[in-house]
Amino acid sequence: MVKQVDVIVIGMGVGGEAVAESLAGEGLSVVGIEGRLVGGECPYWGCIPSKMMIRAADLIAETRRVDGIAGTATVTPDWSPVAIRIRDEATTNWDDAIAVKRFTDAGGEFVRGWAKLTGPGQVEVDGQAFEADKGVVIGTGTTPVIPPIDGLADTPYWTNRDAVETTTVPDSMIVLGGGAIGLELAQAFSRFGANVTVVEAADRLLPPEEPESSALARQALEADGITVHTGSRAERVEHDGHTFTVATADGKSLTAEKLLVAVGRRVDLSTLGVDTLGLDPKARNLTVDEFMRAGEKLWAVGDVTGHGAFTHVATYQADIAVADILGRSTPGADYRALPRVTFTDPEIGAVGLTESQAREQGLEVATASAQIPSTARGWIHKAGNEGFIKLVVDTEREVLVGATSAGPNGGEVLGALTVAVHGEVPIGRLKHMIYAYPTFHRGIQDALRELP
Ligand SMILES: Cc1cc2nc3c(=O)[nH]c(=O)nc-3n(C[C@H](O)[C@H](O)[C@H](O)COP(=O)(O)OP(=O)(O)OC[C@H]3O[C@@H](n4cnc5c(N)ncnc54)[C@H](O)[C@@H]3O)c2cc1C
Ligand SMILES: NC(=O)c1ccc[n+]([C@@H]2O[C@H](COP(=O)([O-])OP(=O)(O)OC[C@H]3O[C@@H](n4cnc5c(N)ncnc54)[C@H](O)[C@@H]3O)[C@@H](O)[C@H]2O)c1
Repeated sequence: MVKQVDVIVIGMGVGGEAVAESLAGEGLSVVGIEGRLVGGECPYWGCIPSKMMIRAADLIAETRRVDGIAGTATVTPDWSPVAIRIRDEATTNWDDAIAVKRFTDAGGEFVRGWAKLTGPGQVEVDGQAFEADKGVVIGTGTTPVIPPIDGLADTPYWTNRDAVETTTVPDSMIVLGGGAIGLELAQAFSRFGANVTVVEAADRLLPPEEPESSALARQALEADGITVHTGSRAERVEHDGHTFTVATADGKSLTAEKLLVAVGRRVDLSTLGVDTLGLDPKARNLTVDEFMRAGEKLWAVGDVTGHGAFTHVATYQADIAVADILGRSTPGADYRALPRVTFTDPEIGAVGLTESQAREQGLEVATASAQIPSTARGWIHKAGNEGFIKLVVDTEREVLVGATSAGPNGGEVLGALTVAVHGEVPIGRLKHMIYAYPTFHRGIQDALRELP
């Protein structure tokens, strides 16, 4: 028998959970279907546990900066409080009972299983059939890319999930991929004593970001004792029962106890039944319009849409999809001021376009920057003050179209720059406002002074 409801949500990760809970709270009959854990990657294997690891690792690094500023300090790193915190506080031992209850308390119906579209508004999960009057929302996220490297598939390599679940720190670790996941986890494990090597195929770390960000990330990792190989592609992987050996195309042979694969994420539409709606199951993502509509009676939110694999994108899109489904007017999605922060120490935050992206778009571009150690607050801060602020200006419109804020609290300083890009605040207004002294964000004013 087919159960008739208002809305079906497939994938109750960050985006799907937000949509399902809001619509149920509005009194719609909503079925939420999740194959793993309600909440998705972010709370169980992503943002939250990784940031707990980073918070602990940063405390260790700060302690090491005491000498010469505040006396002397020694620190004995211990992973067990981190592992316990991830188990007890972040994930309740990877149990989603609280999240399921939150949804059902809001009036939703929860089904555990792997769902498939069978037609417009139609979904099947483990032999149960549902039909949605209003529509289906897809929030199925991504999975780690496992590249077709000779030998890799047969080895016990780690993904972010193993790294988050580990109760011990390996003696040594090779990290494949110098993106956000690779760098954040490389630095955290290194600060807890692992001997870490990062292997990045591109010629610099964090390739989509400013080259200055790549250089800073490399300098910070190397200062932590991490070995960084860029322009280096793994060609063959072996595991002898104890040790990984990675042979790279440029002739290196690297060995370590663990191998973390962090070379990106992929959307898999092949088993979702999107072909029943005339969509391509081999597509790289589900294409959505500005209101998150992906097809007939179909909306999509989060990583699956390909607009940036970030929790803040998933929740932003969820709000728009909810309004659209409810027939309420809402501004459509606008990604001009998309912020992202790599939570290394120093934090590397960026919003909008990089300089090269702005030039590729044909804009008349001017840039300006300030070095954090030369700002008043950076100079006071001393040890651990590395970083910079870079502004990317569209000189025709005299507004910021992008910016990078790297340094201590770089992600927080990014807030002001995000408002400036999003609000298209004229450069003249930014120049003639008051910046609290001596804050890190006052570095924005130092950079603005470089502009004519
Ligand atoms: C290590 C790591 C650190 C990260 N750190 C940050 C960070 O600091 N800040 C940030 O903004 N982002 C971060 N991210 C990214 C963030 O986790 C994702 O962008 C976010 O989880 C995307 O949400 P989503 O709802 O699109 O997908 P997901 O959270 O991936 O949820 C999708 C859900 O759908 C379920 N599902 C899939 N197919 C089906 C099906 N057919 N039927 C039923 N259920 C299905 C899955 O089981 C999953 O639970 C991090 C990611 C990782 C891996
Ligand atoms: N702080 C955050 O907001 C945060 C943290 C972690 C993850 N995320 C999200 O998750 C996404 C995925 O993270 P990620 O780090 O896995 O992907 P990524 O795409 O950001 O980085 C992957 C890196 O691996 C490199 N690479 C690809 N193939 C390779 C190979 N065979 N050998 C060596 N290097 C190779 C790429 O050049 C790239 O630099 C991010 O893009 C981001 O959207 C966000």
